[in-house]
Amino acid sequence: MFIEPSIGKLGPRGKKGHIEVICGSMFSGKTEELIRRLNRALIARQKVEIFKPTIDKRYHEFDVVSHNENAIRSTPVNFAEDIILLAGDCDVVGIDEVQFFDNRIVHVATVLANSGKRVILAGLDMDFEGNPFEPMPQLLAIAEYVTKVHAICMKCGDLASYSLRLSDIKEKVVLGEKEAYEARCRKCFFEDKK
Ligand SMILES: Nc1ncnc2c1ncn2[C@@H]1O[C@H](COP(=O)(O)OP(=O)(O)O)[C@@H](O)[C@H]1O
Ligand SMILES: Cc1cn([C@H]2C[C@H](O)[C@@H](COP(=O)(O)O)O2)c(=O)[nH]c1=O
Ligand SMILES: [Zn+2]
Repeated sequence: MFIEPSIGKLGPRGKKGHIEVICGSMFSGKTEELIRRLNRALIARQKVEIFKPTIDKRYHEFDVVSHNENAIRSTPVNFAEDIILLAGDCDVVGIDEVQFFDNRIVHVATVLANSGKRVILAGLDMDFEGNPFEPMPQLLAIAEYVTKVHAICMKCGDLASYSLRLSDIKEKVVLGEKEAYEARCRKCFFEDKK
């Protein structure tokens, strides 16, 4: 389990920000882990702001919701830059489904962390073809703390790092849940990938 390096303690030279990334396949618990960290920050009476890209309205327009229906209030944004303004003077910024932002999210995360905020980003590290999902590679590179979580392979029960798309659609962005994707281990993913 991820242990917070500190919960908002002021160092000798003031507040020091940092970036945490939670990555993995679909159903691996990224959103649950994000919600867990944000709830703990709220318990510590920190000011928390949560964002998600407008595109992701699968469960709820304003909540970040996990597959097992844990939820936390969030602000949907169209562009990564919106987050800088909307974050205001908060201590902690959480962002879910970060793979749906363009590469400007890398700059945004850097600006927020450099201004003293704890920035927690959650998203897919690979797309349905098993290729890195931009901008996640850049975010992984600039993060101080990286957590890769795993789902359970729906074919063999092993740990899963891949998201198998069940249809033949080739566009990169296709929203969906269990009807459209299955978590798979490496072997079972490459056996059945279309
Ligand atoms: N194949 C699977 N492996 C693990 N958990 C699964 C699977 N399918 C459904 N789940 C459920 O999904 C939850 C994780 O959901 P969530 O945090 O939204 O994942 P992610 O954000 O990574 O897609 C698990 O706690 C479990 O209840
Ligand atoms: C692999 C893959 C996924 N998507 C979509 C499908 C879902 O709507 C989200 C991922 O949600 P989760 O919280 O991680 O379960 O992304 C996509 O558009 N393209 C892909 O290649
Ligand atoms: Zn498998």
